[in-house]
Amino acid sequence: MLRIAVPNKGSLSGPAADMLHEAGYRQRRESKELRIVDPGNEVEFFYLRPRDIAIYVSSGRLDIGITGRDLLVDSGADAEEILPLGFARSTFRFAGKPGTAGGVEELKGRTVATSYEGIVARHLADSGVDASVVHLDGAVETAIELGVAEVIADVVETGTSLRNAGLEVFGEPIMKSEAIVIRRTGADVEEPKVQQFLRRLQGVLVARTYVMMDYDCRVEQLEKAVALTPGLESPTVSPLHNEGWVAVRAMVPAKEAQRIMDDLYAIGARAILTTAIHACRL
Ligand SMILES: Nc1ncnc2c1ncn2[C@@H]1O[C@H](COP(=O)(O)OP(=O)(O)OP(=O)(O)O)[C@@H](O)[C@H]1O
Ligand SMILES: O=P(O)(O)OC[C@H]1O[C@H](OP(=O)(O)OP(=O)(O)O)[C@H](O)[C@@H]1O
Ligand SMILES: [Mg+2]
Repeated sequence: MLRIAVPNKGSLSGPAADMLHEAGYRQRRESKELRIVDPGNEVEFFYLRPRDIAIYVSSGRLDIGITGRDLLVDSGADAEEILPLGFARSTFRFAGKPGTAGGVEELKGRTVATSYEGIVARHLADSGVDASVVHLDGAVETAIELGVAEVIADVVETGTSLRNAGLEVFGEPIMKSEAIVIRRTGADVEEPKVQQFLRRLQGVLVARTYVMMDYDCRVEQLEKAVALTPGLESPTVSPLHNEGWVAVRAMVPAKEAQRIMDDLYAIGARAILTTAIHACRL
């Protein structure tokens, strides 16, 4: 049975459960459940604090975990990223009152408040800057107003929390994060059960990013049309009862679907349809 750690709270928890559900796995019905077995898929899910997941996975007691890249790096645990999942995207940045500093090199002798002490301490050391780090559990934006630190380092998504606290980011982003799948460093990722789990999640990612496009076009326009919809490998082309016409079917990136439909229409394609893909194995 594959043992998988899933975030039980916070920004990662809802989207992770949604993705697992879309991938055909049983998920817990209520937030108090700490573990559930999905016997049909031979998987057991453990609902753990996002911050602890890398530690459990690095111990080898759990085979796989879903966590944030920033949390993995912060933990320093012996686990590695094996698949990025595309949700809970954020950057990790320094911020302060306007004019506080222009970059990390100006932080010598100053105090930085953060919930991600591991990332910050390493970044300061790599930059050769000697500054103090104060660990806070959350809501670190308030630390400046209350005089606990001059600078914070925190997760930034829309920037709303910083704006509301009258703070501005400065310097280069320290890191970019998103939800990821992790495995103990050096553990075999080729193991069939692990590969099957990854293929299911990849199927969800593809189904979310692509749509299926169908259209009819004249044989003379086929090469131009296929150049617009090359598909992942090659489009399917079938004859139509009407001589001189063919039907084409190909996957296209969902974000480009409307533009591609306009371009196909412009070269004479008709009956252009897009449909959602619910699941796939490439
Ligand atoms: N506003 C946000 N947008 C996107 N990702 C976020 C956001 N806030 C936190 N994250 C990501 O969520 C993970 C942290 O999860 P965690 O549950 O510890 O914090 P949280 O989402 O802030 O929840 P909590 O309410 O417990 O503080 C990190 O990978 C972080 O990058
Ligand atoms: O750039 P934004 O879109 O505002 O998002 C970033 C904020 O979201 C998270 O805070 P959360 O609400 O989880 O509170 P916390 O600080 O207590 O973790 C994070 O710690 C930032 O404060
Ligand atoms: Mg938070």
